[in-house]
Amino acid sequence: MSALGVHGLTVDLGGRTVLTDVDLTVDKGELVGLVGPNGAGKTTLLRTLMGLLRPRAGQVVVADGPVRRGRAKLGYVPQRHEFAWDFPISVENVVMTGRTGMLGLFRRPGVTDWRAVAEAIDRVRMTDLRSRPVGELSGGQRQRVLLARALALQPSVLLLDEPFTGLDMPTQDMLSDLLRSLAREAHAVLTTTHDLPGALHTCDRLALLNRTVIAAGTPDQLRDEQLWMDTFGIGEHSPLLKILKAT
Ligand SMILES: Nc1ncnc2c1ncn2[C@@H]1O[C@H](COP(=O)(O)OP(=O)(O)OP(=O)(O)O)[C@@H](O)[C@H]1O
Repeated sequence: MSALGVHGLTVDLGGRTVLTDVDLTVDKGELVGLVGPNGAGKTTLLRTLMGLLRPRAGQVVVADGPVRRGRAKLGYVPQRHEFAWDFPISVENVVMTGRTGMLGLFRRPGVTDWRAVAEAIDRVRMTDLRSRPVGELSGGQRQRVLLARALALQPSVLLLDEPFTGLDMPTQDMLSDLLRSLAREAHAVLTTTHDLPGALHTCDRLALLNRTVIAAGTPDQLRDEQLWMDTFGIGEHSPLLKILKAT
């Protein structure tokens, strides 16, 4: 049983078909990288999984049930620039907003909520900074706050949109380690990324997306250069293929 299954998903935006017949699964314990060129539909796919966009056709299945029943099991980490960092709010209050959707309008956070928030902050190693206003944090620290915000919901599936963008190498490595260990702790993790060497090195499987899934498999199963040429629309002399050979 897959933790997340996408079957025949087709999505239209602004009168154009952006995703066609997308099939993808992510199993419990797996870290899957979603890679493709700009405009391939990676963010659209994540937003559709989260129910922010309605597909024209297809199905999303979470833990063997329809997504509308399983959405509470999905934790979403948006791109960093989508968050209002200049709002005067502390790390732990931002992480609590990951749970406020569950609380309802009139219930104040209780002991269980604050415990889940503290565990999530601890999991991303931000406990020392929990009272710090988020506007004072570095890019890597902000990325960890957004991850903790998703973890506060105690999801079984984590969806991350370009978490590595703009991070230096040591911070990227730290985040890769964190995502790998979250997968090993029984989460199913799907992350978009433009960092191909990082994805080849870190992910259990990759899905090559360009409006549809062109191929999916372990990095070793995706050695065929033609798959990458088709996905990225590149020629045989592209530096991207050199990266692939060198990895
Ligand atoms: N609100 C919208 N209305 C119409 N078209 C949209 C909308 N949002 C995105 N698109 C189009 O959908 C396509 C897929 O966009 P999407 O942002 O999902 O790609 P992406 O793979 O995440 O790209 P990137 O790597 O640049 O972030 C693009 O052609 C984009 O122009």
